[in-house]
Amino acid sequence: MASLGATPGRTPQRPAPGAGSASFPVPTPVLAPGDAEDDEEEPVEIHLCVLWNSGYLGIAYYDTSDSTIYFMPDAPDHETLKLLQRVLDEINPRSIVTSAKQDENMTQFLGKLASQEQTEPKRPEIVFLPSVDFGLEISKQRLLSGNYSFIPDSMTATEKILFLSSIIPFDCLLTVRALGGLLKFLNRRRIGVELEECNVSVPILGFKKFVLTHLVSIDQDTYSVLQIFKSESHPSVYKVATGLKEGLSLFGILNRCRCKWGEKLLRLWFTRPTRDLGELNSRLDVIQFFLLPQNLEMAQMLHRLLGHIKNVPLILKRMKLSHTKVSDWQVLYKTVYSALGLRDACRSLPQSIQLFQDIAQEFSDDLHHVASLIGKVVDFEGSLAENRFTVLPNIDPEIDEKKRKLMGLPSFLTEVARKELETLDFRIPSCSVIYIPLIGFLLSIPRLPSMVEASDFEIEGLDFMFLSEEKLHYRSARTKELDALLGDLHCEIRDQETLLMHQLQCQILARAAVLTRVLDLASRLDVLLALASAARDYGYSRPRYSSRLLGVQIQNGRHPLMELCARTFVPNSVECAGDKERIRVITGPNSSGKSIYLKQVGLITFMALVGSFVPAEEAEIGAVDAIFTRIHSCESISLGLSTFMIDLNQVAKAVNNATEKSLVLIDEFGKGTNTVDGLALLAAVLRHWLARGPQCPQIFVATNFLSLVQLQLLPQGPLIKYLTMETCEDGDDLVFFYKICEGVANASHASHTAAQAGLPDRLIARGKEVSDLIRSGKPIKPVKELLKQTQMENCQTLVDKFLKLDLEDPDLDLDIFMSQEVLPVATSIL
Ligand SMILES: Nc1ncnc2c1ncn2[C@@H]1O[C@H](COP(=O)(O)OP(=O)(O)OP(=O)(O)O)[C@@H](O)[C@H]1O
Repeated sequence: MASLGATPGRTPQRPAPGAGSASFPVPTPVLAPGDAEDDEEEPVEIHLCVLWNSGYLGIAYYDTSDSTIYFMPDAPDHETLKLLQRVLDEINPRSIVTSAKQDENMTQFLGKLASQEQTEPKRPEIVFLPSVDFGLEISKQRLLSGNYSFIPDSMTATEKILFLSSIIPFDCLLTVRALGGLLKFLNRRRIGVELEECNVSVPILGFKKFVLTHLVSIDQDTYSVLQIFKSESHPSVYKVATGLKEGLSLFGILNRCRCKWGEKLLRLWFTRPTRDLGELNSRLDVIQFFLLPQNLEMAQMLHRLLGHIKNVPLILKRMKLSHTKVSDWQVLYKTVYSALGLRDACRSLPQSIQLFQDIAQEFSDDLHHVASLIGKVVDFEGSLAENRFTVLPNIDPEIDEKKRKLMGLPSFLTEVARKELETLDFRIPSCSVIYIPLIGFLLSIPRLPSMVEASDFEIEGLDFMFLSEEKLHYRSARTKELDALLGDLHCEIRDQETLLMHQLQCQILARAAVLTRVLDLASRLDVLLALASAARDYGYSRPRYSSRLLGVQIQNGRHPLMELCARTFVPNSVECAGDKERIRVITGPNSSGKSIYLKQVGLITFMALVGSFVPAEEAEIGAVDAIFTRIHSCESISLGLSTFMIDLNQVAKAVNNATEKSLVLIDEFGKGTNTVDGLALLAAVLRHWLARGPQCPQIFVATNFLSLVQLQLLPQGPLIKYLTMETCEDGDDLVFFYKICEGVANASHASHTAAQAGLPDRLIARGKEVSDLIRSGKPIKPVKELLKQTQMENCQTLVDKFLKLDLEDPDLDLDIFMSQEVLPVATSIL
């Protein structure tokens, strides 16, 4: 119960603790220490609306995490709807909304999607709306008449149309219709405002375009086997070494972002590797700039500032719904000031770098305005103390006057209480006058031991109100006078301050556009600083791109994850020979480094296509349009498919889709079935690609099927190159150099690996024996048969012993005979 008051006793008459002191702390314009936690995890939901017509796709989706609508301008997508599938894989929507009147292709696609995902707990809900909801004119109207907080109220209707046309491509008819359908769905379902009053509309803080052109196609299997992402629940292999919280993944080691939105953007870049060379080079320019030793301090300073850029969309959404919390004001204030710090810093950096120029120019004076508004109006200390929005003095004279009255209240109330005590029964030792918001002023008297029944609480001249914590509360003539004189001061102040808060919110919401832009550019800077920091620590270098080169060329490349785990990592190169040597067949003993080599080629290529520096001395990346892999992963097992089926699915994807610009990494294909069949399949797949001549993708195949070479299953020619991992035999030991070189392995040295894995010598010897017999074409005697033979021999020995036994012999000791002669042989038989 909030109250303020004073308790004068009979003797001595001195004010109770707190009496006379102000209940409102002295207002100061300083920011309260400590950064309130703003990034509460709200469940993120994505609702997507899609239309497909005559080979074109219109997509729009709403992301509840930033209350933003994203749209993709009409894009070509063939009947297979690959582009749509890609979007779905990436954003994982909660619902997919489309027109009830749909093209057959789309109906089939959605039907397949629904049946495929039966077991998935997060299966998207497919919602069909009447086709009229997607009408072009009605959609335009819906878009133009929306209530968007980022459009200032001062804009006229015409200005609003012009403004929206600059953001939304009204000439993309499918996109406009998808946007219209999406708005209809959001308002019908009241997404995010389910519990609000009906007049509160779904908050929309912006419209943003996304494009999926120039994208490099990478499927989920590849993300998994290359360990690009790893779910957090996995045990962290080298948390100890680097203090990273993420598991062993590429994302984990590169994600040094300071703000949540930076991390989100990095994740997005990872899911959208691109061939847009302009974009890639602009990312690399920033990284390169921060890698210069003289810019290290600047990088660190910017990174520190970025740590204060918080979840602005969430705050703006709360403002829109009038749910702002005290911490939101602090967080917004710090974010805006940090953004201004970023702007000032970027103004001192070379403006030839686009990002610095954008930050310097686009972090406009609106930010100053927002910062000074908050700084001048919000009383942070007072707000924290009261846990509600309070304003600083000199903002509203009426509020100031009321607060002054409230501040003087304790000493005044002490005086009133003293007067009340004089008129009360002498047995009452003390009393106080307290103030309870909404109830008013009350006389509070301690309960006497004699006051047992409710009737004992009655005191003449006072109206009994309630008993609380052994104190009786009454209304007296004086407290009624106080009510009339001072009114419900506290509530009035609260109401007036809330009104001011709404005004302040409206002014800030009108500048939402600049705040959203801050988030966009700050997260971009954050990601690039994170990539620069990783590049500095791990010694990465800038890749080059070439649209003429087919494939990739890497000088002394490293596996970015393995190099952190291995004591010494041996770098390896990839030579690119244009339209020759399109297929590299890598053989080598088990554990000699074939898979690592394959994966490092994939990872270096991927990193370059994300716009990161790469773990190599030099790397030149050609026009890569896709990365396909067939590499075994534990995750695949969870799909419930047999290993061989997974193998086939992945290879089929590559065979059906890879172009001459694709990179295909195949490790141990065919192992999941009978050796001969597996070998034949592998040879058939490679022959298929060879037949395409110069159209053959750039393929790296690691295999233990030495017969592929020994039996000459592949034709000779310039398209094939054989590589192997360098080793040398040192007595019984096999030494691995992990160095790739031209040639073919002569043996798998499986026994060596088996010994390293700790298999008993007996088993290894038998393995070798069988393997030699197979190679020499001799029959293999089963171990059981061998055993039988010795057993028979032992039985014969026993029988002989018994036959020779002379029972008449006086020296015969049967105990000794049994224990020393019979038992050892009998045991070996059993
Ligand atoms: N370049 C390298 N530098 C240092 N160590 C390496 C290198 N490449 C591989 N290794 C080490 O060798 C181990 C085995 O590597 P990898 O799995 O690539 O062998 P592999 O030839 O594919 O084996 P298998 O044929 O049995 O699948 C790795 O776990 C790593 O410890």
